[in-house]
Amino acid sequence: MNERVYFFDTTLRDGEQTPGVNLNQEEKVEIALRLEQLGIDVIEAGFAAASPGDAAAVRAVANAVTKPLVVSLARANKGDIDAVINAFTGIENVGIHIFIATSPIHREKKLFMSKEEVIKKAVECVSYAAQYFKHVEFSCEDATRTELDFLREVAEHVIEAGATVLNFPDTVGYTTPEEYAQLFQYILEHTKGVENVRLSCHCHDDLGLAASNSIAAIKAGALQVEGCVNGIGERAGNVALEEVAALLETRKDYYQKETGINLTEIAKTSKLISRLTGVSVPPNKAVIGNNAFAHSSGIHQDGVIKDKTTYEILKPESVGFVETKLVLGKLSGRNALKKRYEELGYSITQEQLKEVFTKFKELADRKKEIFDEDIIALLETKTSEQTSTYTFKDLSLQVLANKDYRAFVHILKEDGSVIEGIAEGNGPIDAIYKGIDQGLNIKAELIDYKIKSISRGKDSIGEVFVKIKHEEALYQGRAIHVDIIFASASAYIDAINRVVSLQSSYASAEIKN
Ligand SMILES: CC(=O)SCCNC(=O)CCNC(=O)[C@H](O)C(C)(C)COP(=O)(O)OP(=O)(O)OC[C@H]1O[C@@H](n2cnc3c(N)ncnc32)[C@H](O)[C@@H]1OP(=O)(O)O
Ligand SMILES: CC(C)C(=O)C(=O)O
Repeated sequence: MNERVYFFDTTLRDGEQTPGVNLNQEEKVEIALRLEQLGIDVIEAGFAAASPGDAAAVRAVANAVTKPLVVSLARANKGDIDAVINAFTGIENVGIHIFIATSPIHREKKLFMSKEEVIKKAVECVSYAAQYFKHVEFSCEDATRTELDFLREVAEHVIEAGATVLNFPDTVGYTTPEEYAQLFQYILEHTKGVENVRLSCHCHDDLGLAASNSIAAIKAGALQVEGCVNGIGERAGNVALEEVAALLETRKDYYQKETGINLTEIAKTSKLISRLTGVSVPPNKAVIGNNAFAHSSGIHQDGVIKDKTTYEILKPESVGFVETKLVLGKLSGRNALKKRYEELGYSITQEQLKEVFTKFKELADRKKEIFDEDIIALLETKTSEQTSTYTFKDLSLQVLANKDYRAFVHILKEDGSVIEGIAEGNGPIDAIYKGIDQGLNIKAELIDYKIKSISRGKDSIGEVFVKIKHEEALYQGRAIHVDIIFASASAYIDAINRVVSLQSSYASAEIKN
């Protein structure tokens, strides 16, 4: 039978210590209710002595949830403990979390207390709190910079005084996985009465080791893990609880632990906390980042299309995400492009795919992200260009002294020759269109010109529609490109191609007649 690891969430206390975060009572209750859905065992709702508002919020959270135990933090002094007793008066399923620093640095430089004084204070406070609460957690703040034998001594005293959970926080994110595991092994092997308490780990991420340290503690015998959803918290934050939960589930083969966490609630919980705290989740964040289940390179996309397990160790839906994302971009391959077309309802042949893929790569070189609208436009443009007599090649523009423009336009003819048109106009588009007329020796009147962006972002594709009049008949043209000048010239040439194609069909009809 696998051992059960308890999840202690301190998003509402240590998470609120994130610079700039301030949660009001309603927000705390909303988060707590979501943490309950997530399957959190213990919710640290705040620090009752910090302010009357926090005391009221701690009480409101305890009244709102039914399953999790709710605790409030307190320093090792009677005033802080009384604030917790008052906040929880008349409420069941609540507890207290008392802490005092044990490390020489904190004893000497912050508390100005000797080892004996620290122990005396800890014992007095735990005994007092144990008269009011069945659940008394005691934390040795800065445990990882504390002498091991002093930690053991403190532990034995507070166990005797009535503590039910003993926490050894890595308050400043200083420890390493090996060292943290040794701390727990030492306490488990040498502390009198340790079998009567639950050992807990609490890690900060100052050196990026919060998850590794927490999991090392669990492997060494800690049965409770403390942290915050999204890894928020003081300085570099606390361990992200969703990472520990996903790790214990994904590697159950190795860790052999059970948890009460409903993994499918993770995405919802993370989003709510991000919204209410205003702390956004980095896209590359493990488990919950927007890119956690997004694949952007051709070889990975091909593997995922064939079988998701090639590049996914976690199913996105198992942590509440909707689906795996294949992000199309310059590193994508044909298989991913074809799959996206199929998902969008287009069935394309290998031949079509080959042609559109070249255009896709050209576009991807110019654009950061390719959206569905872009690839649909690529496919549709391909079809219209198949009948082209003329194709826009390139152009250059000069601004003249009188602010008019001069355009040099190069047009590719079906037979491979290049035609140059030069003209001046009172704006870039006017000059380009006159240059095209001049080069192709055609007289057309621009009746309408519309431009719109097809997808999102500054590098979005522009789509240009033109309507021209030639010998009393109207023709329309359309083109897309990330460069709107390019799209404008191509759309005009598209309309002229329709003039030419109509003229040549008249000519062949006349020959037949
Ligand atoms: C590792 C952690 O995350 S611990 C939790 C940190 N969270 C917070 O501090 C948020 C809430 N804090 C607050 O609102 C305020 O700091 C209060 C209300 C608790 C205390 O405010 P003040 O009385 O003005 O004290 P202040 O914050 O300036 O200094 C802290 C005092 O507590 C003492 N202290 C610190 N930790 C403890 C402890 N565990 N047990 C007893 N005393 C402690 C300090 O030595 C200092 O005492 P001093 O005033 O005699 O020098
Ligand atoms: C109060 C304790 C548990 C704490 O937050 C820390 O040491 O980081």
